[in-house]
Amino acid sequence: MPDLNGNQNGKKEENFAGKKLRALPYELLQRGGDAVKVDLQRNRLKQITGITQLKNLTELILCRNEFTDFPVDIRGLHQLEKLYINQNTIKTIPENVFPSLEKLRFLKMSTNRLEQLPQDINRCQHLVYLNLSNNCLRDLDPVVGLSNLKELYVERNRLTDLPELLFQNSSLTLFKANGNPLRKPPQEVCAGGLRDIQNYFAMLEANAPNQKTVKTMFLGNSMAGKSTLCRSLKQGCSVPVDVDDRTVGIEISEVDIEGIRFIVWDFAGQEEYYITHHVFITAQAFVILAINLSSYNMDAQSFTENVEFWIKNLQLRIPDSVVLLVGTHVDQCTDENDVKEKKEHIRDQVNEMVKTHIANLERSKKNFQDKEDSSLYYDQINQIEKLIEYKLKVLDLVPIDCTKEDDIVKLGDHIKSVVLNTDTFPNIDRTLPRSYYEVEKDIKELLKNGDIAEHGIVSQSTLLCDLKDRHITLDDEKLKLILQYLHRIGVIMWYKEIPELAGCLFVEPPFLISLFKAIVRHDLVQELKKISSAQLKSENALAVQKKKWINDYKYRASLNNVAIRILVRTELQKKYGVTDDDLIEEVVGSNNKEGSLLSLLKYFNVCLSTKHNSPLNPKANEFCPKTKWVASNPIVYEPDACLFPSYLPDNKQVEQKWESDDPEDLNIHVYFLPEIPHGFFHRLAIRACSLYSPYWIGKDQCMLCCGDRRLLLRERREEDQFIEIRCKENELETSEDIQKAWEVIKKIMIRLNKLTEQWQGLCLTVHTPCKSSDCDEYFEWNDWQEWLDDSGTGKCNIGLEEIHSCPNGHQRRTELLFPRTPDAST
Ligand SMILES: Nc1nc2c(ncn2[C@@H]2O[C@H](COP(=O)(O)OP(=O)(O)OP(=O)(O)O)[C@@H](O)[C@H]2O)c(=O)[nH]1
Repeated sequence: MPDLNGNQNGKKEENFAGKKLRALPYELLQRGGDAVKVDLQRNRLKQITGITQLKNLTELILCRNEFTDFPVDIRGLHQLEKLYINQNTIKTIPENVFPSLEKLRFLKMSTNRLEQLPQDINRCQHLVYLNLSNNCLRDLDPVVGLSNLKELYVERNRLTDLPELLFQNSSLTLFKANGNPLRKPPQEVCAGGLRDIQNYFAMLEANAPNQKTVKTMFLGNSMAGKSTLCRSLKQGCSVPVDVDDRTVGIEISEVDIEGIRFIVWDFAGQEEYYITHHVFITAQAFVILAINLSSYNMDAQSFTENVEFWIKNLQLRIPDSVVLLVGTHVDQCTDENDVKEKKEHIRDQVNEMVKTHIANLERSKKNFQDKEDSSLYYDQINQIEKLIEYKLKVLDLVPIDCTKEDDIVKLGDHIKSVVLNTDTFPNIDRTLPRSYYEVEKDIKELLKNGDIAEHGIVSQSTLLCDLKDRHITLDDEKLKLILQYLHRIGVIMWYKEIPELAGCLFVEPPFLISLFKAIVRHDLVQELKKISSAQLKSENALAVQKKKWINDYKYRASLNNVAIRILVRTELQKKYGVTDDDLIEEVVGSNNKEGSLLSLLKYFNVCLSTKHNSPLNPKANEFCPKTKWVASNPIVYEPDACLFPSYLPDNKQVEQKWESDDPEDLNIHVYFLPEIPHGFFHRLAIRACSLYSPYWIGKDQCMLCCGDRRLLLRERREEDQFIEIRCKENELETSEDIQKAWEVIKKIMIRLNKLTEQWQGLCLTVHTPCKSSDCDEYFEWNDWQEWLDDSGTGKCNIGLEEIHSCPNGHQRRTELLFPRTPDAST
């Protein structure tokens, strides 16, 4: 049991967190000789003179202070086992510190400004955990030789090459290196984890070639000329694209231009498809944004629709991408002057837009810095600084006539020079073992020879057998990791993480995309109307049902599964001539089994299975933290309908069920900077609703039930954009009720946080608004991420006091504003 000073098991712990200290407090130095743990986080320390008096210290917490230099006094703490010095601004660490820390097992130095590590860090032979994420490191060599190291985090640094020796005979069990401009091994290999990295190095030949690879995406509105550009550039001459042959979904192909490999994605312009795009968009991309100049009016609306929408989305998703603007249809513009004026208009507007974006970020950063206790906001400031650093590059517009061969050739040359410019593309090289290229080539051959059917769906075991025949040196594990790599770069698709699809590969991705397009499309109502009586009969459906499907889709955004089956079956037969019943059933599903296509759409949070007319289930199991929760509707496939929330017209149903807000509801606001990404809310709603089964979704609101507790998610797109999460006040009588409600909110927040990982250009902050009516004040909640991280060492410190007052003096019980942490309740 802890005593009054919070001391556990007779060990002395000193807590000086959040006291605005600039030096170690006298009383600590006076009586601290016995202290084994000292918590000094969230202060203003720049140095810790005198710390060596705490000779018995085993754990020291110095995170969120103002250190710019590593406090070398730590050298004298020979018993130190755990050191937290994350969230400071330390640039360098001198030599001769770590050899003295012989017992150090745990070192957290993430979120600093470290450019290099001292060579002697590898003398800390007891180190088991090392976190160096969010720094500016270019080299990990000093870490080689830490033979007991189990967990190593180096995310978001500047690493290009990882030392092979780090992975040989090491004890590492966890290694995370996301967000580095990696070339050897490429990011897509690292994403697979330690075994993949080890296998990569094992396969890598001494003279393995470097290959220049650029992921190229054609974006732009419908009819802008993307497909024409894409196909013409591939063939080096003008290729006309018939209007009926427009891209629906995404086309993927590959071009080799003078040794540079372009993996090309031609996205359809219709906004409906945008919801599926997230699957394919990855970091460091080259984007060709096509703008139809002939229909471009030099006004705000035209700019917003044709340019701003796309650039804003890129800023959120891939903030380090390079965008080349290509103005098409110049032959249909009035004259050269018209083209010139439009080009200048777009350039000026883009410059303005980029400037405003940076200015907004700078303003938010200053807001945090000006706060009285700015060290509390270290995470937010750091994140904003990263966003400011990104600087999406928008290159000058190239006007062309896609029907003219000359223009196409010139554009091709221009693209080459852009890509080869190392200032614009510093990291396009990647080093791969030869077998990676060979396996990719073999798959293409298998397809070409007809060993794999034209639609490209093949079982994992068949493909592995075929590939093993060709590569006797590669075992299953190595082949699988190559296949996963090919999935990550988008050449094939293998959704290993979806249990029903783990055994199935799609080696012809456009096929899969064309299936997506059969149901996720802007003209779906027309497609439903086209369903013939023969098609209805084949599914034992009646014409009256067809009418209902159309109305349900129009007014409730729900699409009956039978209709889905008919649409997809038609697509399979029409486009690919597929008549194989087993395959069709596998893709479209049957009355009692979900097809692979629906599994995919659900996985991408595009839709959600619904039992159409199911009422609120009063018997829904209550969700209790830390106990196994069983869904009240057992998870069986219910062959009824799918809800596509992005097509929902209003919030009527949700509003009816929720009734009204009460100021005393538990209520938090998650702010999105610079804005809530397009489609984010519905994807979050789908994720939340798959957790809690009775739910209602609307245009920008969603209500779900957990036991008899009602929760509301609401998107607010006012000047500041945020998502509100509320829990009804009248369902919160006891502290236990309140705590349980926080646990449900936590589950949703974990999903929200995970979803934001797909948007690198986002910064989130969380507030709890003051509950008194007419009060605009709010409580900032800066350690919400630590609350979400169960394994984290940080606690939700905010809940330590019983009562909180807003700056206007309105008081509330803390548990109604923030969750109480276990610490706070002891
Ligand atoms: N005259 C002229 N026609 C063009 C030009 N560029 C494209 N087109 C035509 O415009 C039409 C639309 O072009 P696409 O390449 O299909 O446009 P897209 O952007 O791929 O359109 P979606 O598939 O709807 O996204 C086609 O008929 C093209 O032949 C151009 O520069 N001049």
